[in-house]
Amino acid sequence: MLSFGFMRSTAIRFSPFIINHPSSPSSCFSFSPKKTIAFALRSQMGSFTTLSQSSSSKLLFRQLFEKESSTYTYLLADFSHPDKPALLIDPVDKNVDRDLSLVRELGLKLIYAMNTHVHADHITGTGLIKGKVTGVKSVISRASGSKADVFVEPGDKISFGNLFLEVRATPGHTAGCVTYVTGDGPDQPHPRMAFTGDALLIRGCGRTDFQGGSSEQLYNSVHSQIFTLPKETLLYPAHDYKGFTVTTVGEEMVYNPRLTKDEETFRSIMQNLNLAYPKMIDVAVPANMVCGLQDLEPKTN
Ligand SMILES: N[C@@H](CCC(=O)N[C@@H](CSS)C(=O)NCC(=O)O)C(=O)O
Repeated sequence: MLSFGFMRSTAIRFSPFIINHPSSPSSCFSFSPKKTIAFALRSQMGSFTTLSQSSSSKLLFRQLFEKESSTYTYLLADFSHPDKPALLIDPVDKNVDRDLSLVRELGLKLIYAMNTHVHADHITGTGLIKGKVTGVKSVISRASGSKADVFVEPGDKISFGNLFLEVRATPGHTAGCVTYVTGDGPDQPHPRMAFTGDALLIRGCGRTDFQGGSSEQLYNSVHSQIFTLPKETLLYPAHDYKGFTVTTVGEEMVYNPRLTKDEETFRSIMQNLNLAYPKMIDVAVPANMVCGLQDLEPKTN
């Protein structure tokens, strides 16, 4: 098991917060605070977030959207730590400037730019971010076969301040897909939050028809690594095509139209999706195998 600068504090507990996404007002939800001081922040991309903080709060969380590929990027930071260490999950090249200006505006110190997998529909922003912010490390699973500064494996912990993410292998959409789950413990966010990449989408799942995909793997990894999390765990996918923003383990175990079926039915559903290949696949996959820095790679001929 690998742990990156892992530290724990038992004195500080996660606080409740309220998120309101502009594309889906109905997705506004809250965690009942014990003792809250509410304040509001308006970010420059037009999304409005209200954050209620208690004296024990620490996680800053933002869900950011890239509309061409319907990709979600997630910003997480330990806001109680003096350095405000932060990480981005699944940044998109086109929105790197937006995301970094938010990081700057909030006074965060970005330490990791991470991917859940090698994306086929857009180019990752991790390479661009590394070129713009000194000291940021790119992170991806070792099983992805992609280049990065840090390769994670199942069971690894990625620390940012006193918070951490746990790595779970969720292959099937691609062989190297992982889900990043907030830590388990009294000083970690409650409910837990899982960033599922394309393994589990809201009322759906990632396709399994290219890049080493396998419906058998997807079915088994979601059931063993995501559906075993507490039912209230919040699930945040890398994409949504219908305007949804978040779901829970309990909700998907009941309402997911694919993953609630038996394995044979699931396989048949996946074989008959008949989705067109992502428009950018031929550009995106080679670029993402080198962290989105394809133009800087030395040419071999
Ligand atoms: N039309 C889009 C690609 C849409 C697509 O294939 N999405 C993937 C995730 S991105 S590789 C997927 O797994 N979809 C599952 C589903 O059920 O929609 C494009 O051209 O980029």
